[in-house]
Amino acid sequence: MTPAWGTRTRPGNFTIHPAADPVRPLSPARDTMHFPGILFDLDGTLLDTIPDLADAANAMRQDMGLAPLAQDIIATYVGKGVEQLVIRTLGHEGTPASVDMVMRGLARYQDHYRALNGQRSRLYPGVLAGLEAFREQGARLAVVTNKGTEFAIPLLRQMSLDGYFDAVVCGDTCERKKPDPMPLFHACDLLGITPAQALFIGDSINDALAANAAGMRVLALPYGYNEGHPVQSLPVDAIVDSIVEAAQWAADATSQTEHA
Ligand SMILES: O=C(O)COP(=O)(O)O
Ligand SMILES: [Mg+2]
Repeated sequence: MTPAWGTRTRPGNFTIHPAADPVRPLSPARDTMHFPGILFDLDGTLLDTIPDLADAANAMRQDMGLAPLAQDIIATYVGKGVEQLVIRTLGHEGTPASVDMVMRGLARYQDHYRALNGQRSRLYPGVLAGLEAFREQGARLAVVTNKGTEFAIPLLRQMSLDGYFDAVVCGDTCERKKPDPMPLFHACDLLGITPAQALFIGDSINDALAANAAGMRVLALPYGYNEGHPVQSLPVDAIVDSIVEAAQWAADATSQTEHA
C-alpha cells in the first residue's frame, strides 16, 4: 500500500495526498525544549469515546450471538486500531476468533460504529482551554490517531475540534499504526517540523512507544484507556492531569531551556 497523508487544506476540508519519505533524524536534539508542533492522540486523550466504541462492539457481539461485555472490559481492548478491537472483543471468552468471524465482525462493527460515532462521546475537561493555550504559544497542532479516517474526521467536526488542527493522521493514513513511529513522522512532515521539535500527548502505551521511537518528548494523561494498565508504568516524560496542564508543562520546559 502506498503511504498516504491526511492534511487539512482549509478549515473543515481534509484531503489525502501521496507521502514523501518520512523524516528520520538519527540523533534528535533532546536537550532543545521548544515545541513548535504538538501532536495529540484522539481516543482517551481529547475525547472520551468509550461509550460509543463499547456500544458498537456490543452490538457486533449481539449480531454474532455473543453476550454484551462491560464498558470497562472493552476499554482494555482499545488502542491498537479497529482490527485489534474486533479481534480482542470476539476473543474475550478465550477462544481466538477465526479469520471469517473477524471479517464478519469487522463489517458489523463498522456498520454499528458509523451510526453511533459521536453520540455519547464527550470532550475531556480542559481540552478546549488547553488547545487554545498551545495555540497562544504559537504551536501548530496535529492529531495522530489509530482511529480510521472515516470515523475520526467526522467526529472531530462534530465536536467542533477540526478548526484547531493543521494536520490529521489517522489509523489508515500510513502503512503502519502506532506504536510504530511512522504516523508521527508523517504528522511532523505535514507540520513542517522535525520529530525533535514535537511534543506528543497521549493516553496509552502505543503513544509512548511511538513517541520514544520517533525521538519525541511525550506526556501521558491518566484518564484515558491504556489497555487497562496504569499510566504510571509508561515510558513518558511526565504525567499531566489535563491538556491545560500539558500546555503549562510545555511553556515551563521551554522557559527553563531558554534560561539554562
Ligand atoms: O482506535 C484506537 O484503537 C485508538 O485510537 P487513538 O489512537 O486515538 O487512541
Ligand atoms: Mg488513545
